[in-house]
Order: sequence, then C-alpha cells, then structure tokens
Amino acid sequence: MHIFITRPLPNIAYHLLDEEGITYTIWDKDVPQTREELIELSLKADGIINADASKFDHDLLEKLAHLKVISLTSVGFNNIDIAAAKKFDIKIGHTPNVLSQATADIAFLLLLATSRKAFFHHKRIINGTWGMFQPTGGLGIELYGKTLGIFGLGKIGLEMARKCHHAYGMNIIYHNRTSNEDAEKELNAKYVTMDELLKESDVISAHSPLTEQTKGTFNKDAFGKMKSKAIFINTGRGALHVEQDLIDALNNKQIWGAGLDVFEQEPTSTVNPLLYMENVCTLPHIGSATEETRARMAELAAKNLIAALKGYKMPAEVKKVM
Ligand SMILES: NC(=O)C1=CN([C@@H]2O[C@H](COP(=O)(O)OP(=O)(O)OC[C@H]3O[C@@H](n4cnc5c(N)ncnc54)[C@H](OP(=O)(O)O)[C@@H]3O)[C@@H](O)[C@H]2O)C=CC1
Ligand SMILES: O=CC(=O)O
Repeated sequence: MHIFITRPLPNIAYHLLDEEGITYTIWDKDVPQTREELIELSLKADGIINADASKFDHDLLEKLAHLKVISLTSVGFNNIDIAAAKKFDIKIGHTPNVLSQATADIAFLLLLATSRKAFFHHKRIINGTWGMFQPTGGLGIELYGKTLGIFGLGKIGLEMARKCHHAYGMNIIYHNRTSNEDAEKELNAKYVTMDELLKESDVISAHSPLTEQTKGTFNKDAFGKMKSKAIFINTGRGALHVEQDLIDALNNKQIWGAGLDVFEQEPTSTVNPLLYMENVCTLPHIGSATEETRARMAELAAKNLIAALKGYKMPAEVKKVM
C-alpha cells in the first residue's frame, strides 16, 4: 500500500504507517501542490492524508475514484464534496474531539484580547505610539456576568461556553438545529431562536461547520440586529460571516469588536481592513495549533487511513453531509 501525504505531519503518523508497512510520498515544499500535482501524486496512491485546504470537488474526486480513503487532519470537511466521495466509494476520515480544547482556547483568547483591544495596544508599543497615559483612550469592555451566544453549540462551542461560564459567570444562550440537553443541564444554557441570539448576546461566538445552510449567516442583516456593544468571535470558518458586512458593521459602530481566527480567503490579503482596526484581533487559522493537539490529530488521521485501507471501521469517519 502506498499513500500521498499533502504536508509533513507530526512523527506519530509515520510510526503508525511504518508499523503497517504502508509507504508514503510527502509533499514537503513550502508552497501547496497544484491541482495537477495533487492528481499526479494521488494517482500512484491508495489513499491520501490531506492537511491542505484544496477543494475536493466532484470533478477531482472522479479523477481520483481509485482512492480508498481521504483522511483529513481537520474536523471540518467543508472542502470535500461528501456526496461525490460516497458516489465514488472513497471513505473520508476527520479528527473530531482531539482538537476541541485547543480551538476553544483560541476562541477564548480572541474574546479576551478583543474585549481589551490587546492586539491594538501591542501595536502601540511596536509603533512607538505608546505616548502618555490616557484615562479615556483605548478602553476595553468587561465580560463579567454578560451573555454569551453560541452559534453551533457542539464540541468546540461547549468548551468555549464552559470557559466563559466558569471564568466570567457568563450566561449561555445558543442556537443549533437541535437542542443540546447536556449543555442545558451542565451550564444552564438556554436554546434561543437565531433572532434572539442576535439581539440578546453581548458576545456571539460562531462554532458551526460551514455548510450551504450556515454560509453567510453573519451578514448585514444579522449585524444590524446585534447590540452596539456586542463582540463577534469566529473560529468556525471565515465564510460563516460576510467579510464586507462585518467591516461595515464595525465601521458604522453597529457592533463593538471582532476576534477572528478564520477568513473568507486564507491566507487573507495584507490590505484587509480588518487587520488594522482597533477593535479587531486576528489570527491566521491556528485553532488547533499546539504540539499536543497536532500530534493527536496526526495519530487519528493515520488510524482513520489505516482502518479504511484494511477494511476496518474507521475511528472517525465522515458519514453524512452536515
Ligand atoms: N479555527 C480552527 O482552527 C478550527 C475550526 N474548526 C471549525 O469548527 C467547526 C465545529 O467543530 P466541532 O465543534 O467539532 O463540531 P460539532 O459537530 O461538534 O459542532 C457543530 C455544531 O454546529 C451545529 N450546527 C450545524 N449546522 C447548523 C446550522 N445550520 N445552524 C445552527 N447550528 C448548526 C450543530 O448542531 P445541530 O446539528 O443540532 O445543528 C453542532 O452543535 C468545524 O466544522 C470547523 O469548521 C474546528 C477546528 C479548528
Ligand atoms: O480548521 C480546522 C479544522 O480542524 O476544521
């Protein structure tokens, strides 16, 4: 058996593959492979471990229909046409649970940093604009006892809700398609409609997957319903919000601030206005980027791949479109 690995991985993945006698080609250049290169290397493989944002659309999957498995090193699978993968009998694996804490840490970090304009103040030191003490300048807002609205209270959303509830006594409200009874019991979380979530939250944190239904949820209309002191956090996917509408809402002071780990286009342009706003903190999609979490993701991705190649039940198979 031979596989293609689209980015160098933590060593645990290679140990597991070596134990099974599975050989591999690793793309170790510091630019992503082109679609043509991906096809060429995958045609020689029985499976792929994919750590790349490449779109596996119907056309690409048809060309790679010989593959037994595509094992993702991510929990999100919005870059894969799952229906097409089913049609061509290619199994898809992903990495839920093992990255929930680390990703929620980044959501929490962005919330705290945004509420205190931390990245703006850091830039003042670097730019030499520290200046004199200003009793009324660059002030943040506090989180104690405020209301956190979670859009997508699943595994990561729950970890974020726990942190905010225990650290700041925040009240938790949420909107999903189905209710999360465990979170209701544990955190006294309240299920609300989308309109109530927008109107009642002091902080909205987006944690749903990117799907046809959730794309563009946070648009002009949604920002218009939010409190003028509200903070918007997105560690889900950039396309959950409409970037220009977010920029307008911040400029028009319809909302107070935003913390983003994700962008519509990644990498985002260095002239994106969001990178230069006082009330916005941005990170380059690093939700799962700790040594421990990335090792767990690599391990699970390798186990998913091995199970699929051997015809066993995969530890974490993507079974249906969300
Ligand atoms: N920034 C980063 O580095 C990372 C980002 N992510 C992103 O976080 C996402 C969530 O991951 P995880 O928490 O593990 O996933 P889960 O499946 O555990 O949670 C997703 C939640 O979203 C809800 N949801 C799905 N569709 C809708 C909808 N149409 N409207 C409202 N709620 C919806 C689901 O509830 P229900 O089904 O009841 O609607 C569920 O509660 C990933 O898909 C990925 O995009 C993940 C890891 C790292
Ligand atoms: O964005 C990362 C993921 O795991 O999904």
